[in-house]
Amino acid sequence: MIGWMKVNARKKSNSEADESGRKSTRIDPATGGSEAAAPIGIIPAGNPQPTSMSEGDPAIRLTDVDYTYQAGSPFAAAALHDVNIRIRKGTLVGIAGGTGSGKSTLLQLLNGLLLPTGGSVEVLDHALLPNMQKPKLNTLRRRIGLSFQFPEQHLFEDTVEKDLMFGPLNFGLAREEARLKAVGAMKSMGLDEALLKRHPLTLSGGQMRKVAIASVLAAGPEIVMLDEPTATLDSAARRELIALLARLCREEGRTILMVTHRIEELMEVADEWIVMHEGRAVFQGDADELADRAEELEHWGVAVPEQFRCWAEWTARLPQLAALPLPRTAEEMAKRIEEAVRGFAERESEPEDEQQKESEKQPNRERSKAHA
Ligand SMILES: Nc1ncnc2c1ncn2[C@@H]1O[C@H](COP(=O)(O)OP(=O)(O)OP(=O)(O)O)[C@@H](O)[C@H]1O
Repeated sequence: MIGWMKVNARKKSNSEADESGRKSTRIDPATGGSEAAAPIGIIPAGNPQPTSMSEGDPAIRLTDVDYTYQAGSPFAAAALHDVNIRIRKGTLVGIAGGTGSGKSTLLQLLNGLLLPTGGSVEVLDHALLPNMQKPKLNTLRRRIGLSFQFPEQHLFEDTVEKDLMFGPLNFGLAREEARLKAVGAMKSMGLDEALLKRHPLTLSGGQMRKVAIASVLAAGPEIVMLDEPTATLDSAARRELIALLARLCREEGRTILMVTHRIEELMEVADEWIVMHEGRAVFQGDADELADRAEELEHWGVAVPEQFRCWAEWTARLPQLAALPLPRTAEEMAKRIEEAVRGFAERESEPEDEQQKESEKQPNRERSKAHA
């Protein structure tokens, strides 16, 4: 058992609308929305109330959010408690947490499939509040796409093309425009256009997953949320999918939220992490901050990434590594360790008076690093 330590010395820094939409009703493949629309409001421009977003360029803000399934009935089941989250536009965010911790409920609140039973959910310039009157939901769902845990939940038609055109047509586009959107979404997911004529159920698992995501992308959402998209994929398909998602974020400027049980698969590309535990957002921060909380991950029901363990072992052996940020890839980690070992070996071979001079310089370097 590794004795956990701080792996680095950096900053330290935290009315149900449609219950059945997730698994049983016809889900809009472009948006992840079910036919039973949740009521939603749009914050008017210049709205002075505290719900207007102002810090940086936030895409999502949850303030003191609670969610209880079947609230007020004898079957009430509390799923989220007092959740406070901020997500900036154009970031790629990993969401981790044990089974039943509230990850899927969280995603469904963000696209209006569910309404909070307490607190407020702000997504782009839309506000979702408990017991709202019912205005239109289409605008929100066009901008925020949700890819469900099982691709089959998106695929209902007899051709891939029809499935991909469903959302754009639903949002009022003409057939030809909708077809172009479908083709564009296929390209974004690295899929061959020839697949458009295939029956979705004849695709491989990996192709089906990508088509399901393409059906969300066809509507052109600014925020793309994915519920465990890699769950059924082999490691090569997982890597390929993650690279595609990173491209959607970096090159197309979309905000990506991805639920995963494997932190390591997203480590290289995630800007930020949220950890859910027993319905609470117990962590939000970057990978370095998450590594600092590695000891708590197991308690939160999340497997500790091998990368954290390995880096912790090496920083214990070579303390100069502890000042560096957590490497995001195995290659980067190997390079850092190699450099540190080489530096250590060179120092060992220096005459003693040189070593003395070197160690006298060290505090100055640390100081200048801190200033930088
Ligand atoms: N339709 C529902 N009715 C009642 N309770 C529900 C419903 N859906 C989810 N829950 C409960 O809400 C809590 C959060 O569930 P949720 O599906 O959001 O968790 P999760 O983190 O996505 O889990 P998993 O990783 O297993 O998919 C759980 O206790 C779950 O049993």
